[in-house]
Amino acid sequence: MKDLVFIEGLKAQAVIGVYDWEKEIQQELVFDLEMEHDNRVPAATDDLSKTLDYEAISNHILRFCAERQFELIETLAENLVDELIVDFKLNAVTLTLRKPGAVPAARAVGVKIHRKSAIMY
Ligand SMILES: Nc1nc2c(c(=O)[nH]1)N=C([C@H](O)[C@@H](O)CO)CN2
Repeated sequence: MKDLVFIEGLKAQAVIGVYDWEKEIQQELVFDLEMEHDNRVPAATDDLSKTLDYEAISNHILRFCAERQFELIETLAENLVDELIVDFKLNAVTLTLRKPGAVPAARAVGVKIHRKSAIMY
């Protein structure tokens, strides 16, 4: 099994949705990310610069949601993952994105994507 760095339950506010009323409000999105990384290298050096900094990545996601606007959560997920792969040199990432308020009768709705970088870092 490959090592991971993960982020679970990251809550962000975003203007997101297909309907006109959704373009006027902020809604909550919840992000879970699993990012492949060989954790032996940072463990051997005790060096933050050798790992995937989950704090920096979380802040990047919060900023992305504050600055960008989409209709579908699929579009947000794809654009965000494209950016994270380049900016943080991710080899592979699985993103689960939930929109908790969207279907009150459901425990959760959302999308899950797994993407690999064209370049292996
Ligand atoms: N697969 C998706 N289905 C739906 C989405 C979406 O982004 N992806 N969005 C909506 C509406 O914006 C909804 O969330 C409003 O409550 C409906 N279905």
